[in-house]
Amino acid sequence: MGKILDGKALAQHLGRNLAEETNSLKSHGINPKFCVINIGEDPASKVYVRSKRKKAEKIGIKQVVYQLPEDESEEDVLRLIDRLNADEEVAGLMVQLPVPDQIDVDKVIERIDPEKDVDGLTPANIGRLWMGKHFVEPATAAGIIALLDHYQIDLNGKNAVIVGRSNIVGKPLAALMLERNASVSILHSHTRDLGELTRRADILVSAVGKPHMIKAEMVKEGAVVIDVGINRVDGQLMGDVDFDQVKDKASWITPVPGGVGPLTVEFLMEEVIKLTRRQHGLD
Ligand SMILES: Nc1nc2c(c(=O)[nH]1)N[C@@H](CN(C=O)c1ccc(C(=O)N[C@@H](CCC(=O)O)C(=O)O)cc1)CN2
Repeated sequence: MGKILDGKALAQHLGRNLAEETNSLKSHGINPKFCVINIGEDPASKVYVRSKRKKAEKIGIKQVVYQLPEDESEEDVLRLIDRLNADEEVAGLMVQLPVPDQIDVDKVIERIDPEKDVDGLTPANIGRLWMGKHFVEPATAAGIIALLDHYQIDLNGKNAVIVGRSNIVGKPLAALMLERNASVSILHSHTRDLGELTRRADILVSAVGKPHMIKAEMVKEGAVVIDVGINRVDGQLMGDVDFDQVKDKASWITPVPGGVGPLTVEFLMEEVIKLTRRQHGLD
């Protein structure tokens, strides 16, 4: 069986360092604060917002959640973002995704001040990411890179294949992997012969949200397999990767739960601290 990439343990370890950094900021009169805007009643989003609150409390970051109704108008969301952009106490803000259909997600994200864009999803910050000149990184992508670094898995010259082209995972992860000199392919729903391409991967990442889509025959012997999928099926969490099949072929593999997910929360906190430091001219 492949060895486990334990995101939960790494997130706990990194969280302790971050708590020390937060304490040091507080001793200089700086209190990191960030805001989460959650629109609607998506049960998974509520779980994630709660886990961020817990993590923020542990680290000593102040988190304020704006829970808005399912039928909230786009205009009201934009007004709230304007208010938080202008609030000097707020170091970072994010809109929990997905948002209800009446809200244009691109318009709402674009309204966030790039200096407070804790998700790194504004057009300005995505541009900086692709230029290799970023000051903030999308949390899931940053977490995956940290996980590979922690287990000393080198990306240089490797074939990295990412299944999924979302703005929050697939695309930013491709940019960060390119920075580490991997040869990166992004596959998606229109890709022909998906299995043929995934079998070429030294590092295979799946971020599509299709339970157990990645089967053993799609994986090269000895590949590193990163599962970003969190699918709820009959009350159970399932990744995109059929773990029981793939574990014996992979050299390293992430579990679901306990793999990439906890690192997403951890790295959101890291980004809050980074933005706080930047706003106080500490970097
Ligand atoms: N604006 C954003 N929206 C969303 C993001 C994001 O980065 N920015 N990512 C996900 C949700 N997410 C954080 O927001 C998130 C996902 C997963 C986890 C996590 O800890 N997962 C656990 C399982 C927990 C469970 O579902 O019971 C695990 O994998 O072990 C935390 C946060 C989409 N939206």
